[in-house]
Amino acid sequence: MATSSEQQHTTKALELATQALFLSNPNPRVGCVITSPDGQVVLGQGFTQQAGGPHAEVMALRDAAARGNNSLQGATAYVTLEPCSHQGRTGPCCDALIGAGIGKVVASLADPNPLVAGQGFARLRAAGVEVVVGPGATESRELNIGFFSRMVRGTPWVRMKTAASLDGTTALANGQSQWITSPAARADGHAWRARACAVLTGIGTVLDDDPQLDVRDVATPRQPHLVIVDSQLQTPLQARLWSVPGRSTCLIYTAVRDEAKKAALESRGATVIHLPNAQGKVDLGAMLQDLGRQRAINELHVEAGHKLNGSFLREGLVDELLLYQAPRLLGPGLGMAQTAPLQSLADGTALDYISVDRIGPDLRIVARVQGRDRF
Ligand SMILES: NC(=O)C1=CN([C@@H]2O[C@H](COP(=O)(O)OP(=O)(O)OC[C@H]3O[C@@H](n4cnc5c(N)ncnc54)[C@H](OP(=O)(O)O)[C@@H]3O)[C@@H](O)[C@H]2O)C=CC1
Ligand SMILES: Nc1c(N[C@@H]2O[C@H](COP(=O)(O)O)[C@@H](O)[C@H]2O)[nH]c(=O)[nH]c1=O
Repeated sequence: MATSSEQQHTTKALELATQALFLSNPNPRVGCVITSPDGQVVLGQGFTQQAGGPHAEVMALRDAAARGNNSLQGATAYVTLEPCSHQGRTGPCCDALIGAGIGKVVASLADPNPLVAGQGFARLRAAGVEVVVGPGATESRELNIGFFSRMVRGTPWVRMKTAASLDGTTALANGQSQWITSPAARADGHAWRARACAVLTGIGTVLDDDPQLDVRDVATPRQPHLVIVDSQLQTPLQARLWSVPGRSTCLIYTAVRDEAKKAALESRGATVIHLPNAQGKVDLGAMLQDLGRQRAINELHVEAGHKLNGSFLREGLVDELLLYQAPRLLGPGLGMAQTAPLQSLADGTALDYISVDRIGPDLRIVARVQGRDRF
């Protein structure tokens, strides 16, 4: 049972971790608070920086030094994930904490990476540091659901976003869809793009909308990667998606081997990956494995049309829905997802509502496919 002081410092560490939401990908969002041994004084605090930059613990140690708190002997570090014990792009945080004289570490969770899980705690304990694990575990895992998904399942957390009228239409039969939802809801959608490692769409949407699929309506330190599902390599060489400042990576998954088209797209900076399925389309399951294992994608933000959405749902690849609903009826048109008619109500996809919010005049619903977060 955490004391109220432990809870207070853990809450603060979680708040700090949230500040890494758009920043630390593909590293986890972690916060750290260092207090005096009696918990009365906060000596330093920090959160994970961009990949390759300092982790939360190092930021908190630096903050303590900047505040003139040079002796941390016996101090307590509250950290929302197990401190690392391995040499990655930065040095091991455990060694930094031990070297600074930290006497106790209160960590929310063990690192989900099976290659390193528990090693940080073992190293701290071996150096005589008291380790408590647990406070803030649920919140920290939720904040890092994509990182946990990639580490445990090997695939990203798949969040499918759609913007529809109240009667579920995402585009008119003639393809018109801009705009169904309000500027406020679209800006909110950009914030969800910003927290994802990658935004994914289908070639149908690329050809119909000439979209940018970047983050423009909220401030962000980095652009998510773009992923296009394009069996026949029809992505145009002239399109708005190529001129997004700061976007480093465009991955195009295809079902054809066409070296000329591939070279042309690669000359625009794309990486073309050949992953066909038996129907001559892109193998979406294999693509998710590739995105998780080879490209370090934690959260995948799917913003596609009804055909690709239908395939994702039919194949059971969706974890969460992010649905914006405008207070408007549009009648028949393209729905959220093209799926085959069911024979029984029991065959429907069961969801849990996570949140329902009003964004400007629209509704935002976050719903989770039942059982998908149990990994
Ligand atoms: N309101 C909203 O939230 C949104 C609306 N839209 C609207 O949707 C419309 C476009 O919809 P749609 O044509 O369905 O576009 P999609 O973005 O769903 O792309 C569909 C295409 O993806 C390709 N594809 C490759 N592999 C697969 C696979 N395994 N399963 C399914 N498709 C695959 C197919 O083309 P190929 O075989 O050539 O590769 C298919 O035609 C536009 O009008 C757009 O404005 C789009 C996004 C969001
Ligand atoms: N029509 C529609 C959306 N459509 C989505 O936004 C994409 C355009 O993105 P961008 O080019 O970056 O502005 C488009 O291709 C489709 O995926 N989104 C919404 O929030 N509300 C809307 O009403």
